[in-house]
Amino acid sequence: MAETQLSKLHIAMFPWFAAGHMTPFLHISNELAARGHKITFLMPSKALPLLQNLNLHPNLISFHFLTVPHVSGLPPATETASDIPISLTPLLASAFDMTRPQVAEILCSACPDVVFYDFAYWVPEIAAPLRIKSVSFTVVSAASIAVIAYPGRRVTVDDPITEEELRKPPPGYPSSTVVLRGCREVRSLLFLSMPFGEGGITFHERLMTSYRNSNAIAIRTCEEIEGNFCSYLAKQFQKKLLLTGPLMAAPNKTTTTPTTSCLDEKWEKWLDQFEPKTVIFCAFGSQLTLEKDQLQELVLGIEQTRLPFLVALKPPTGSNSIEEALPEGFEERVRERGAVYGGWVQQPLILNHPSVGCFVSHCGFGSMWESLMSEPQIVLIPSLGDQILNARLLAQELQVGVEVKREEDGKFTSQSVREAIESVMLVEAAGVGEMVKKNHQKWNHVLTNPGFMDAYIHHFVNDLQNGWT
Ligand SMILES: O=c1ccn([C@@H]2O[C@H](COP(=O)(O)OP(=O)(O)O[C@H]3O[C@H](CO)[C@@H](O)[C@H](O)[C@H]3O)[C@@H](O)[C@H]2O)c(=O)[nH]1
Repeated sequence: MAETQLSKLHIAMFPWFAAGHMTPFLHISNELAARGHKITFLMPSKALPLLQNLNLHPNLISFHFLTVPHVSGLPPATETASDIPISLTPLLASAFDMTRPQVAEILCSACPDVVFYDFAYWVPEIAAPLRIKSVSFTVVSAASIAVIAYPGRRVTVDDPITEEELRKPPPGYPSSTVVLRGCREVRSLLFLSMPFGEGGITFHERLMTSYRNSNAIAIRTCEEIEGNFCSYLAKQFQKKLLLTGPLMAAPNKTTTTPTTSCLDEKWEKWLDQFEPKTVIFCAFGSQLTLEKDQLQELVLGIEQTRLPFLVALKPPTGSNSIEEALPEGFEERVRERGAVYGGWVQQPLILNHPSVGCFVSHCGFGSMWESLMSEPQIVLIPSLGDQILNARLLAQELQVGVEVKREEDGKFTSQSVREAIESVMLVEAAGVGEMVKKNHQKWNHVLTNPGFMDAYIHHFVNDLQNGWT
């Protein structure tokens, strides 16, 4: 599709220091650079190994390293969310805020046309006097912002958001299925009232200020799947919404952007030994650490399906390695057909390996798109607030996957894991499995249709070039 012939843009990117944020910021950078726009990408140097292979246009995308100040309570040399347990992220947010003078200096000297940011709610204060437009780029679903979209409500430590408020979505919220249920799920959003960063600003206030003070809100989503939530947000914030589309390309299928690399030989060979669409792949993103008993229930449930599997998860709380936390005798029992790995694997490439037939996912937003845009059947075990809403979007609204049942106490059991996987993988359990497969294929076809992503990026760039009010 021909781009409007306007001058090329220079865009600065400043994502929160977490893989789930930096990665989609780099994906949009790649799409923009593929169309000739120049990118200045601000990040901590420790993120380089994660990002450098994903940079498909090093001639146009330049990385600028920020020094992450030490904050008392953080382990030495902490730079990204992957370096710490989730409980320490408010301290990392303080370190993130303390990079403000460095960010100001780079914006002042690089003088981009636009700056994209997410958690750095203070960016518009730096950018506006420099006549740089600010775009608040949301890398979580529109639904998960819509459910807390109270632009006028100042949530402070002294006036926290209550369970009562969270139990019902805001007036006019456009869905009755993409909602939180029960106390445990509602409580998963109480972190919104926690101080998150310098000056004791709460997480909710940080987000609302980000949206309020931006020139536009960009979201990594598409009308076809989240149109109702996007219209709702545009109305709530009285802002222009720019949609990037899903961004994550299934290898070799969707966009003009070339793909990154090949699957590691070790996993390629390991997966090659199994029949097509039989292997269960399980990964829970970059942040989530399970409790040891939940890790054990998970792997036992997977074992009970008798299918081959590859589980790639962080070691659980209190364990130095994932191996030491496995149930007794587990490794011997599954040696021939199961691999459990405590490190990082190339998830998008694994999902596209012909042997993989089922993806057991925490439904982080990145994984949500990757699951929709690949073929394996989808089984969901969400934990955090936005993951729960993403899972409802897939399991209830689109009906493309199944969610693992949890007990009253919020825990899942090996039995519930096994049942959910079998409901989509066993031929004899045809009902649900066939239904979600058909729906998934329909959406997969829409999202991976050649031109779908290109059309989104085309409109997105046009909006950036001439859509400002
Ligand atoms: O071994 C692994 C594990 C993950 N990934 C990739 O890492 C990304 C993970 O992103 P996501 O699925 O969004 O999960 P999180 O890292 O958990 O993401 C955080 O950020 C998301 C927003 O992007 C939120 O939706 C989540 O709740 C939050 O935990 C995905 O692209 C995965 O393909 C790998 O390549 N290899």
